[in-house]
Amino acid sequence: MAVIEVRGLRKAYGGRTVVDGVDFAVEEGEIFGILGPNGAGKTTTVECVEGLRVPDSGTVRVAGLDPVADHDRVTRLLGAQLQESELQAKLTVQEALELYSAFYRKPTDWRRLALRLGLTDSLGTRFGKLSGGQKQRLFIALALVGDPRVVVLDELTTGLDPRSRRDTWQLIEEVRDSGVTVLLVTHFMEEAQRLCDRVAVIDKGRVVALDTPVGVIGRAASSTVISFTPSSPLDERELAELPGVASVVASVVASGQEGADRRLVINGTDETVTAVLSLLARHRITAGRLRVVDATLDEAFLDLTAQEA
Ligand SMILES: Nc1ncnc2c1ncn2[C@@H]1O[C@H](COP(=O)(O)OP(=O)(O)OP(=O)(O)O)[C@@H](O)[C@H]1O
Repeated sequence: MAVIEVRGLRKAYGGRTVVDGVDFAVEEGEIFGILGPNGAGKTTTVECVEGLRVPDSGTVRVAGLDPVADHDRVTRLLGAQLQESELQAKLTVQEALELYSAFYRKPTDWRRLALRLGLTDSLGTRFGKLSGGQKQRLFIALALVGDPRVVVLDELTTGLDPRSRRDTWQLIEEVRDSGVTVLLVTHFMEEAQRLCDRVAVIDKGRVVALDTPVGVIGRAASSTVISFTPSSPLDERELAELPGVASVVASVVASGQEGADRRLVINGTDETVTAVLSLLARHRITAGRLRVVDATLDEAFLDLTAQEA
């Protein structure tokens, strides 16, 4: 069942459209990612879901409710991560948890939440003295204190070191495993690939891909990268005409005894791999240091968001 439904969402600021007909639905129990370059309209979209912005047109539903018209009920269902500047530096972790619990009619037990999120030892620490990772734990705790069905996390791991980022990913997985649906806005492809069940890639206010991370990679022009050093010269135009080829790039690498080696890098699909290998066999050329790797979500993202540039 879809717990969040966004249909034909549009929003303009001062006559400039920044969200231009966005459609997606988030199923209960998913980690759903919203990806996109800076200024793509991600935050505006999730703020419409949270009821913090009023759409110009289109519909947004959270568990069947309108986040603007039914704001109070939606606030009880939906936990949103706070921005750092919204907490006072002098507030302790315990005070913050107690304060935010008081906003809800049926808050969850904050002590259990603190234990689950590894905050018990820092209950007496002031917000201003917490490390980046501890602050993020606290933001997750505050988003969960109202016992929500859905939690919205916007750029949660920005600024964290790789260790804290991985710890935060584990926490997000635990939140989902406890039955909460997660809507995650992120710039990090690795994060989306690792955590999200499905992602919507937004570019210039429109959804350019909506699929599982693996599906998005497969949908991009090149899902496979093939590289090798041919044993004798090979016509790049012949390679460019093979099925599924998105690009062929030749570069001169370290020179051996017989002069410079040309390394060829071909972006294509699974089909391209077979075609390249048969072409090489026909010309009796061997492929030195042959590598075939799957493109990452990073490459797919660049591909998808470059198409309209
Ligand atoms: N209140 C506002 N008034 C005017 N313009 C705004 C307002 N909020 C956002 N914008 C503009 O709308 C566009 C989309 O912003 P938004 O924050 O939704 O994008 P984003 O995808 O979340 O970007 P980022 O990844 O940089 O946070 C940007 O060009 C931004 O400058």
